[in-house]
Amino acid sequence: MADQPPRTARRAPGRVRLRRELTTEPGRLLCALLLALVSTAAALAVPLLVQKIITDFSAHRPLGPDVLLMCAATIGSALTQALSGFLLARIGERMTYRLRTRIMDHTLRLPLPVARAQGTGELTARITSDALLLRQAVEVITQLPLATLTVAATLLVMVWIDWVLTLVTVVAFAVLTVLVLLVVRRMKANVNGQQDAVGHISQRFTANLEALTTIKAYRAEPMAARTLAAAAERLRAVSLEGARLNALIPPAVSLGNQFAMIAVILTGGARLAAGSLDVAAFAAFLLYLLQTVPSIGALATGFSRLQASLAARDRCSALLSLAPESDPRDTPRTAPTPRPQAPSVVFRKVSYTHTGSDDPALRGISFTAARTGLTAVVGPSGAGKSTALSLIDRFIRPTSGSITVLGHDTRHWPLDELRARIAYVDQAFTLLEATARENLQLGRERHAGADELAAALDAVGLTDDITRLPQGLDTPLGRESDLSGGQRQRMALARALLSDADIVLLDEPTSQLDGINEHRFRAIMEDLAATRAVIVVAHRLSTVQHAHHVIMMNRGTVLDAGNHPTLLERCTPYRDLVTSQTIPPP
Ligand SMILES: Nc1ncnc2c1ncn2[C@@H]1O[C@H](COP(=O)(O)OP(=O)(O)OP(=O)(O)O)[C@@H](O)[C@H]1O
Repeated sequence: MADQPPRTARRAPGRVRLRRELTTEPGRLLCALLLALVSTAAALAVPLLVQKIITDFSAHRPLGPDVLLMCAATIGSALTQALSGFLLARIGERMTYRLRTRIMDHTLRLPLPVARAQGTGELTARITSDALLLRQAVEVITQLPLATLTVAATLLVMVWIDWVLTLVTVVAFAVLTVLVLLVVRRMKANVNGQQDAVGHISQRFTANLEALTTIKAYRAEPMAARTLAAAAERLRAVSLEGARLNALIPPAVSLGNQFAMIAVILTGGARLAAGSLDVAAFAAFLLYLLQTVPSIGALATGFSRLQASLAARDRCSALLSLAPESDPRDTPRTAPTPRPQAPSVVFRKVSYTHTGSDDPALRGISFTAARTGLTAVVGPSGAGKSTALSLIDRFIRPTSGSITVLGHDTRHWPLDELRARIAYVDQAFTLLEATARENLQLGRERHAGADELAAALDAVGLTDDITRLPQGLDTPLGRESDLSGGQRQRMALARALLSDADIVLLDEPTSQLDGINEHRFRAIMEDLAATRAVIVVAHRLSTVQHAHHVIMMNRGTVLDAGNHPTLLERCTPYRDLVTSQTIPPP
């Protein structure tokens, strides 16, 4: 299986194909349809049996068997309807599960800038409200043909009873159809608007929750509440328009039905008086007419619900059509072997402009980081240091130029393989909502033994902190139990220590460490740098003094590179940066 594409090399799943989704369980679907058909047929038999009972009653014939048959048909219809409904619900739930997992899986594989541009709330709306709207397509898509079949079958029986009354009924229903179609046409645009507004409010709400500390600290609750209320107002207005359209459907259906009823009663009355229609047939006809009412209603609401499902399908399709970050069309299938003598990372004339920005964050930068040892990237805020680090892990791709990792262009590495070679500690020292043990072992192919975990925790000085957690290493982190900023930072370092990566990227790793831990951190870096390449972005120059190689950046360019003493001597901006720090030059 060596020529199989790697796990992350996959194309965008593409459009949601409702028909294919609905027919993934053909046996169960057929069973549900057959049961629904039996239920409909049993319900259709009831008026005919009533007609027969009335005729037998008038002729003083025994009623027993027909009454029993009528009871059996009524109960059988109800039971088969319930069973069919359950089977359809099961199909619907499975379809929703598949869609949700596909959407979540695809979202996790989107390029970072694309996922960020979509927004957390918007993306969440796809697996919540949109998935629910899509789920109702299962009922609708079976409800529509069944309702059509019921109406058609009923009309046929009605023709058989009396074709004149049937003609009157069809004309009345035609009026109803025109009314309903007029409403349904406007439905889809409205549902799209509603779902956009749902996405917008989720997005706003999530963003505000993420910034809750800042909101509270600056007493910005009223301002945040106002922006949220504006989003809620937008949703209210568009939902109200939808409710207005929806509210038109039942009266349209009832108007059409009443129109049919009046027309049939008048025509039937006249034909009864003329003797061209008997009472039993007229009663049966009226029962059939009454029986079509729910089916006609189901047809009308079914069409409007279908519009909602189609709108949700389009929104999910749009997300699923976004290209994943690792596309088989531009991702190699086999991992290259690292070149033994090659540097860990080489940037050659690399430029990068963030999406939506006109100003390049990197302007043709070139630098080399050795295969082992500590490389520090320094420079004022906004120099492009984090952007450079993101390019190494291929979170983003250069606009021009090339980046080589372990002797091979990053484009020639399958993404999984590339990232397996790199440990990345971000500025937020992110921990997943998982246990401390799982957090420590993130990205490892094999589980770390107890000794390895203990050694890593000891190295970063976290042994006591983790022991104090309610369930030690097995404490779930993120909600009730959490760690301080500095502890998180050290967890992220322990994770890097435990990884098998050849390259360790650290973005501002000392910002939340106290003096003791900062000292400990330098020891860890030296330890790591003995066998691996450590590339560290740092504002604190206490770290940088011990680096083997320092890259000085400013405004998206590399101003100079060399060791600390050399740069101190020849690079004025570097000297200024050093003298602005509390750490004195050696
Ligand atoms: N997602 C983004 N979209 C648009 N522009 C961005 C984005 N991220 C960064 N930038 C811009 O790119 C430039 C480089 O940013 P970068 O974060 O790489 O700088 P830095 O040197 O790491 O800064 P700091 O030390 O403050 O973290 C900045 O001008 C910044 O405004």
